[in-house]
Amino acid sequence: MTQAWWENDCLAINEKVKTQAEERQGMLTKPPGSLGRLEDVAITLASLYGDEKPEIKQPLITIFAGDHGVVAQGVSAFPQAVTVEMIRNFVKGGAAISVLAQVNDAELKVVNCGTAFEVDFADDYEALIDKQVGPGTADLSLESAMSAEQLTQALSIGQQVVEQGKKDGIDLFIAGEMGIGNTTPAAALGCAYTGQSAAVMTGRGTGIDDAGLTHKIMVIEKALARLQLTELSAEQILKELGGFEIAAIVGAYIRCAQLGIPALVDGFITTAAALAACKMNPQVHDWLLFSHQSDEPGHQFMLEALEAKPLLHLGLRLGEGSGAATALPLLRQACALHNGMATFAEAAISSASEETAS
Ligand SMILES: Cc1cc2ncn([C@H]3O[C@H](COP(=O)(O)O)[C@@H](O)[C@H]3O)c2cc1C
Ligand SMILES: O=C(O)c1cccnc1
Repeated sequence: MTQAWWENDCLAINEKVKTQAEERQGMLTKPPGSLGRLEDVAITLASLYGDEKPEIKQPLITIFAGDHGVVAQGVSAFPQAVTVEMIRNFVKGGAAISVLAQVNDAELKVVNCGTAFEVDFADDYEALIDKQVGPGTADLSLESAMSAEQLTQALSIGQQVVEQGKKDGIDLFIAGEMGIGNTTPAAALGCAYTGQSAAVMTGRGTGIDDAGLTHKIMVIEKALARLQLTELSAEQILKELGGFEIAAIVGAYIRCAQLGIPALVDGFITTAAALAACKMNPQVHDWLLFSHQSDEPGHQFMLEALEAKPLLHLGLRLGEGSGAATALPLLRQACALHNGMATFAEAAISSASEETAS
């Protein structure tokens, strides 16, 4: 059997440049380690770019949108129509991520991966890409969320977006998502990939009440109970419990790692996609940076499973790529410090004395 594209090797990180970047951090005019995580970020980016002086010049933010059959179970505080309504808001500039993309000088694209209501493309927005796989997934609490063909199609949406990005010269990829109900498939995937219970992994999403939360946990338990998880591959789990936009993000993360583009992961839903991507191709992990910890309580368990230490913890629980976009200036500042600070020798500053330096 031939290997699927997502199983192909990812680019190796540049260990030589990593060592050089570590050495440079030790020479800059500051006590060693005093810039904390910013030092790690610069070293990581240097090793990924293979460039001792890393820089983020052309970030791309892509929102993947999709609808979910499971909303029929009453798992969201908002109606399904909001998915398509928000697509319009993204391209018109009114959404949180639209503002964050602009203030961070990042390109924003929106991809419709499969929505239940018609997206009006009459305005011919350049940023809007139509890749409708179907009018939303099937209800994952009752049956497979998607067919094997739909999974392949959805994965290839992300693959194609990243390949186009590579041609355009992007050097950082941020995936955002929009899909009413998508904290339910994300939590279900989180359970399946980490082994945590639905009670631990499930949160309020857009703001359901206590009764809604109890019901949402039950819906996810029902979805998990219809599967023999130990007998399923990572991609079969994604097909059973995922969403079109989630699978597209999985495809995007994998292709980023294969093409050597770092991806900055956002919140709960994109981290579920990151988990799937790492299960389907473990080499992807090196290319993922984690921006923030969402207030959706299950997020920390997904992050732990990925051994990820996110940069920020701001109480965000929006998605759309908003947490990743908020962390982008930190990445840029980490690079600027790494590249622009003087070394002890350049600034003629005495370094730590032999006796006291540890
Ligand atoms: C106006 C609005 C904008 C959003 N932007 C992101 N989400 C977020 O909320 C949804 C997931 O939560 P749940 O599973 O509870 O439906 C996703 O669309 C996610 O991106 C939004 C939700 C709403 C209502
Ligand atoms: O963290 C997220 O991505 C998130 C949390 C709640 C609702 N939508 C998205």
